[in-house]
Amino acid sequence: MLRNKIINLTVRDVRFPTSLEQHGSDAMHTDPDYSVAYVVIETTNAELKGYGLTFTVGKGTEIVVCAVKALSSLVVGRTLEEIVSNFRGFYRLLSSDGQMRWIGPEKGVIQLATAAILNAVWDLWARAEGKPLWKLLVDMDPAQLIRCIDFRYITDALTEQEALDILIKAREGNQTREEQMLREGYPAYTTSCAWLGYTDQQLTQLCSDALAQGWTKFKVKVGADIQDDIRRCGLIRKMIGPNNILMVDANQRWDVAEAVAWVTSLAEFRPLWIEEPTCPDDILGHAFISKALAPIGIGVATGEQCHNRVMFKQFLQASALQFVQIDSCRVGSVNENLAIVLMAAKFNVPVCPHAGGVGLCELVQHLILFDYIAVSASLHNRMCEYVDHLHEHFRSPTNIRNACYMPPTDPGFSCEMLEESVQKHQFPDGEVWKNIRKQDK
Ligand SMILES: C[C@H](O)[C@@H](O)CC(=O)C(=O)O
Ligand SMILES: [Mg+2]
Repeated sequence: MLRNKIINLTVRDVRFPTSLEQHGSDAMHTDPDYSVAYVVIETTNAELKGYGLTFTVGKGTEIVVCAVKALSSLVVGRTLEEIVSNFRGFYRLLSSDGQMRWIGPEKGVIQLATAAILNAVWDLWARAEGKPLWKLLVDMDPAQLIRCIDFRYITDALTEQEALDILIKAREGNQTREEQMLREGYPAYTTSCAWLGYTDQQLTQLCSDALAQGWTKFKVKVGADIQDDIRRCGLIRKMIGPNNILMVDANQRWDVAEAVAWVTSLAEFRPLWIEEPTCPDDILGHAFISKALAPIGIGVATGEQCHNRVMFKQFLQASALQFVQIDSCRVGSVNENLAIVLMAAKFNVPVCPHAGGVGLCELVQHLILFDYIAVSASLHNRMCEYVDHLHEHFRSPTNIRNACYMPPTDPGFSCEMLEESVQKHQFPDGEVWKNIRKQDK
């Protein structure tokens, strides 16, 4: 199976008009249309394809599509075996192409494009092996896993030997943890009750539905107006009671001092964390906020716009975050996320993945299952985000039971979308977008 040659790569711009109902809205992204650059890799075996995606919020997806096309010649013509037998080399080839790295490197649009392509390659590999991606990773020999990671720029924080030691140590009890996951699933929290554009009435209804479904952990969008935040957090805290968990997310809205003051005034609602309080690149700013909020028991979470392993390294070195939010589509796919979860394990910081977007829940569940079974071996202070939107467009949608992600069983990385959905939502000529334009006239 691995000898199959990649003969074609297609990429499409697929957008869902979520802004119409304010799903996904926050203090900076007030009208997101959840979208993907959707990649399909074809091989010499007509039965074997790889599906991948990266997440965007509408406009600009066409630029990511262009970047994927620009990188595609590095993939087409290779066999899967050639790629995975030197995955570190292939990762570096994509991320460090002598000309294209100038428009990154390893950040921005080119990094999103790299993620989409590599996600498709990992999907292809898992399908070729007949396993869901998390299982492919869990069963992999630690030395082979290490060979998928590019350690350039992070050895001052994590050496190859240290990473290997972490994986070998975590082998103890891994079978029991895998069985536990298959039985109980991985704990999740919901963001779907409290997007910023929702009315109080929506908030109340959605929160009461979520409580009835067994959710115990809730994230509330904040950051635009302090009085609104106090009212909304008060409302949610009252509904969920003193023992359930509340988090708040400002999506980079504030300056550093403003963040400290604003979050202090929300302290009475006892949020576990403040997410993205300021510019995602401001590592020392996050360190300052972390230090200031520690005495009132509020941690800092970030990562959904942290563009590579080097940034995460510095966040960890500077004690600038207390929760690492990996994202399956922001950095260089599984390869780079492996480096990030291993660094988090070394620094003993919990990983709580970001999944607020289309497809992100489907993908990141594989990574967090791997983290628990094969790296961290802990559920303390850990949970994976869940948003209740657009799962119906995926061939193998997430399966949530008792507010936990049940491990996927279909082979692959759960990236494949239904062809009918892709065609309907393709931008700008899919039926959904044509109808929207007609109504706008
Ligand atoms: C624009 C996205 O919906 C963003 O608000 C998601 C996010 O910050 C989260 O889920 O966390
Ligand atoms: Mg967020």
